[in-house]
Amino acid sequence: MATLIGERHSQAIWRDYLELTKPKVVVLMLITSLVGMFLATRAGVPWTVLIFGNLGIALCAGGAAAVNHVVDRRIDAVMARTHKRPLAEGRVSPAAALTFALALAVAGLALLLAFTNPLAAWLTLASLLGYAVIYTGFLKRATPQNIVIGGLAGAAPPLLGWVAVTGHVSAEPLLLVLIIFAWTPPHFWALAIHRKEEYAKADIPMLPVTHGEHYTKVHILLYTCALLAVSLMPYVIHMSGLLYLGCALVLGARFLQWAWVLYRGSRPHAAINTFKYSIWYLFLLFIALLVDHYLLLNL
Ligand code: HEM
Ligand SMILES: CC(C)=CCC/C(C)=C/CC/C(C)=C/COP(=O)(O)OP(=O)(O)O
Repeated sequence: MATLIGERHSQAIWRDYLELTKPKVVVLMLITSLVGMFLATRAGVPWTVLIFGNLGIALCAGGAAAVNHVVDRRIDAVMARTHKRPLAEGRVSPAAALTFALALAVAGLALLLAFTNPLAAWLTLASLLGYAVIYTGFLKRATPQNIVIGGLAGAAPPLLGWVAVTGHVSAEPLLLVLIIFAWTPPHFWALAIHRKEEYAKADIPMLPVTHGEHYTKVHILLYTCALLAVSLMPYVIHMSGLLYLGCALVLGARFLQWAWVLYRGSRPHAAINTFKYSIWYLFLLFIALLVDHYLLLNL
């Protein structure tokens, strides 16, 4: 009986630490870094870079997410969406979470230095600090443009993957970063409209709180148009072929339709549905990039 209770307890602790790393967000980031790696080369990606490079990026992203839980623990406790988080409820102490974050970041950087190259490691460190320190520590409470500027850190993984393989920055991965950069505002502001009251209660200056829902919906629409245009660029610069172009058009048209529905206020739950669609959009767009890449190679 005592061992059974002990096992449940250790499972609960394990789950709390996993939650600190925002695992679902990191998995989608890993898909984008994997695509960055595969698109970087016509030959195969060395398996050490594939495994340890992505593991390194994931550990650093998870470490940054754990710092976010520490810094935001008081506002997380105020919002319904986040009040059950391990630090908000006091199940994990700030000191333990920071130690965990530091261990993840050090392990991640060590893997990147050992199995990829210094540039990949330093760019990953810059993304980590961009999210954990610049966005979480300053921008989030300072300006409604917080997620636009902070979005750069979350958009970095395709570049990190590319650089892990090649050792240098080039135009193609920057285009992939630009796609995620343009995607972040519709992704987040749709959720922020849905959760507007909570952000107001926590005194966080998210765009729907500071400038109202109408203004935010107009900006979601504008960024979605920009996203659709930017998402066609891989075809324009001959980085991707017709399969990708077709997918980008179909996926982008659907995103634009959701943004329009949200703007018009013609359907209930449009904000949360736009948010959910944004995640499917990014996932499918990057899968399309990958499939297209291998089709082009085999033609
Ligand atoms: C500064 C940029 C970003 C902001 C402010 C942001 C914000 C958020 C927020 C607040 C949630 C939580 C929704 C919830 O708990 O119900 C969320 C969920 C999510 N985000 Fe983002 N996000 C950003 C960038 C990204 C990036 C770059 C990716 C992946 C490439 C991503 C992928 C996801 C995924 C997969 C979820 C769903 C997680 C779940 O269901 O637990 N986000 N985002
Ligand atoms: C090394 C590397 C690639 C770093 C990127 C790190 C990373 C996990 C970025 C995630 C972006 C994100 C989920 C922002 C939401 O934070 P929030 O505090 O506004 O949302 P919350 O209220 O759900 O915590």
